[in-house]
Amino acid sequence: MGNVILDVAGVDKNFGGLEALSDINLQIEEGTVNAIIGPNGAGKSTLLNVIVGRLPPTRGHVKFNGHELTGKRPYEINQMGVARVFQTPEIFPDLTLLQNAMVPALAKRDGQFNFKILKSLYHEPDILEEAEHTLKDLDLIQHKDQLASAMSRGDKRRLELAMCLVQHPKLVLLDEPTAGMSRHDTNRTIDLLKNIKERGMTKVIIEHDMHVVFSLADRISVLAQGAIIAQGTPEEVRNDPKVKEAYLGGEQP
Ligand SMILES: Nc1ncnc2c1ncn2[C@@H]1O[C@H](COP(=O)(O)OP(=O)(O)OP(=O)(O)O)[C@@H](O)[C@H]1O
Repeated sequence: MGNVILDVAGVDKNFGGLEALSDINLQIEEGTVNAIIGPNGAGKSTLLNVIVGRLPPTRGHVKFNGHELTGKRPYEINQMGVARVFQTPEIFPDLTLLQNAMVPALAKRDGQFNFKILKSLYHEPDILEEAEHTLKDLDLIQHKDQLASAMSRGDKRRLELAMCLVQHPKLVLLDEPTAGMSRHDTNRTIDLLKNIKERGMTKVIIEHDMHVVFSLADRISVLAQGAIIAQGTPEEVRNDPKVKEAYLGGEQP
């Protein structure tokens, strides 16, 4: 295995009496695309929330490039180079696409974001250039002066991806990046994500759409009832009897 960029070791997460995550061990190699799949309620979102510091684990720890993430605040983790794209786009509806793309770049540079800075956005040539470049990459540049609220759902999701990539994270966590998209938009997003792979960014993707998972992932981890029941290449996971059983009656991977 190459350099382990993310190391999740012995993580448990309890909600009252419910054990949402149980002894999760996951090692993510730098530069790879990793999918986390599993039936509804398996603990996928909880795992992502633990990694990005939104939820403290009950036990265990998470390390990023050898540095402890456990106990750090979400913005500190973000500054270290970990970015997350949410299932529901977290964008600023009353700002233009260009302004939306500048906000995270400024936040990353300055450590925290102050809304007053929006007034001086256009006096930030480096940030402006960076934001335009990212919008171009994601095929959104033609809409740069439109309000985010006016965008289609697919465009909003791509904008959120832009807001993540403008920070040049080392590790991106994507929560169902194609949920609610048409097949056309899904395929376009797969292509965009493949492009990012070429740039060497490490990705962890939670995804229900097996077409997306098998198109993108180098490795797949299968969660069921809070535990990892299988890990491996797409081929290994596809043929694993435990995985077939976990999905019985549901979607076959
Ligand atoms: N904040 C919370 N408080 C209490 N229980 C929670 C909380 N968040 C999640 N859970 C429970 O933890 C379990 C795992 O939920 P989680 O959302 O992580 O699953 P998931 O695999 O992401 O599901 P889905 O595919 O439906 O999004 C579920 O039983 C859920 O009800």
